[in-house]
Amino acid sequence: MIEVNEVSKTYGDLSALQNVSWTIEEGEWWGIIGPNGSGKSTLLQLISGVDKISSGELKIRGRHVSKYNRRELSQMVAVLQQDGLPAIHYPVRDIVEMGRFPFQDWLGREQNKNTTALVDDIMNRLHLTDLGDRPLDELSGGQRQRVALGKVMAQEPQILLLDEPTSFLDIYYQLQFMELVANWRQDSGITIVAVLHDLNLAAQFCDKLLVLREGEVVGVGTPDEILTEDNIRRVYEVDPAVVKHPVNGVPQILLSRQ
Ligand SMILES: Nc1ncnc2c1ncn2[C@@H]1O[C@H](COP(=O)(O)OP(=O)(O)OP(=O)(O)O)[C@@H](O)[C@H]1O
Repeated sequence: MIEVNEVSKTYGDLSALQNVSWTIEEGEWWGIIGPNGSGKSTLLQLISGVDKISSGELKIRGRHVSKYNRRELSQMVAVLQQDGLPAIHYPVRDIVEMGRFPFQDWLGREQNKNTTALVDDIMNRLHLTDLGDRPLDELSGGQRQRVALGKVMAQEPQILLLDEPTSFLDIYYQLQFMELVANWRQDSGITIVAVLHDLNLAAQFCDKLLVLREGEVVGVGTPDEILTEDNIRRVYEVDPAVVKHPVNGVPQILLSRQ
């Protein structure tokens, strides 16, 4: 579904990504991990079409990303960042409805779609119904990130790009957010690429991980294959213990003081 072939990205003299090759199949949930500055967000921006590749090829569904216009891309790809929405004084339900913009004509009309039912369903799934009339700037960070998720769900994309979506959330809301995304994926078959700093969350939710270091791919595989003590030591320069989660067996990282 997404083919990244020998892609490089430079900003002036700075090389942010070098010869990255990667294939994402329909319906997969990938995590991109790696240290600060390794090129994770850059790679996500190239896939979303926000930024342009310097060399190589990047295709979605067989077509170069640069050949899609903005409307076509936003009907297919949705992006959610760590602080998904600015704290504006606007009702929650209206913000979720804004997710339909890519499908509306210039009068805000949409053909062949019961938008009200779609938005009702999303509000219900994300436990937002009771908050519908509340202005966004009066909500907590965790509630705001749920509204941001609602807006991208209303967009009904085929590809969801998440850039550290849980960074500002406490552990309750981190888990809640990831479970809501997982449920959405189960129902819709959406393809997900998530930049995650939390390796334990990545191990719990992602099918596969891509590891970047200094703009290069240094690992591709399942969480079991990637999250080993040796790999983490090599990429992050820390000395962790990796244990199996007692309930589901996925690798979990315990940090030790140096
Ligand atoms: N718009 C830009 N202009 C110039 N340099 C940039 C730009 N965006 C990113 N970079 C540089 O590219 C490199 C990769 O940055 P990027 O944000 O992709 O890393 P990252 O892995 O997402 O980092 P972090 O984990 O800290 O968010 C960094 O050296 C960064 O300074």
